[in-house]
Amino acid sequence: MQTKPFRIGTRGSPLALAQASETRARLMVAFDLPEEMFEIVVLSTKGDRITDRPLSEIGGKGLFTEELEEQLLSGHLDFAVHSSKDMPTKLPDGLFLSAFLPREDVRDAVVGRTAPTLKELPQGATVGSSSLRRQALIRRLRPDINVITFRGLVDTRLRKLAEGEVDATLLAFAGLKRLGKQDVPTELLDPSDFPPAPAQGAICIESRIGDSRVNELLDAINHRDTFDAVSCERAFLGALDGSCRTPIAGHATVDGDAIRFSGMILTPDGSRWHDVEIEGSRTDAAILGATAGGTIRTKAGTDFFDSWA
Ligand SMILES: NCc1[nH]cc(CCC(=O)O)c1CC(=O)O
Repeated sequence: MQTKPFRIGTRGSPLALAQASETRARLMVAFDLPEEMFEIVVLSTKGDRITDRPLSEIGGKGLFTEELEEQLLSGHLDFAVHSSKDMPTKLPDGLFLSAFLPREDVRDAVVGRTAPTLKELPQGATVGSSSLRRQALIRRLRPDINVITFRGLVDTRLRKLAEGEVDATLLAFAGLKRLGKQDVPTELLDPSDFPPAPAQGAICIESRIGDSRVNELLDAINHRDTFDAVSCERAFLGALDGSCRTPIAGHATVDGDAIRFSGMILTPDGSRWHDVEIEGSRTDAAILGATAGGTIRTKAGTDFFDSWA
């Protein structure tokens, strides 16, 4: 083992820092290494700097990753820790997702001020969310709800809620848990009627292809169930690429040698949707996800994607 510390790249948000620390802690335990062997290097990304517009408007892909990936490719970082949900389906040449940590709870959480649950919110209530998927899923269940764009750090969103700007907001339960805010939600949404985003709740680690010193280290903390489930979900997303303004949900679960996937695409107003379910061997995780993507594309037809683009 080298004596120079490994350089771990991360964004500077409290959630990103928590994820980088968790990764470092797992490596320290796995290899019985002191904290000094891992240097956490904080970088600011475009997604961090532009906070007043929905991500889908700024351009979507790579907003939270570009700066980290440049530093990986130039050798200034050894690996980078990300929320898998924020990762583009195509990575730059030379980089790959080498490991996933055990997945957190995948569910979306409601933080309600004027009522605890989506169902009980008053007629015409205002809900803050800038995720296209959450907006569409809310409207699908409650067409009367007024959804407004709501971005920024978790604390900023909770402050806006407390100040009365909205009746409720939706956040990933995983993020809240990692920030020690597991008691904040007033409702946890069932994935069967409020399916999560592909890769929600999973931390991934990105590194250089062929960097065996680093990749052997990361392989020791890779969680295979999460790796396969997220690979399936990302392949589904990849098969639907080119329609990044489409609300997309997808969730895979691993059970022994089997993997089960459900996916959904919706119109932004939540008035129409298509879903798909597929099951198979987990060795085919990515193939199954891509197949599900093809199936749902065919089901929906091109006019579904064209109807609001
Ligand atoms: N782009 C924001 C983002 N990326 C990952 C998470 C939550 C943690 C996760 O899903 O792993 C969040 C915040 C949210 O959706 O509430």
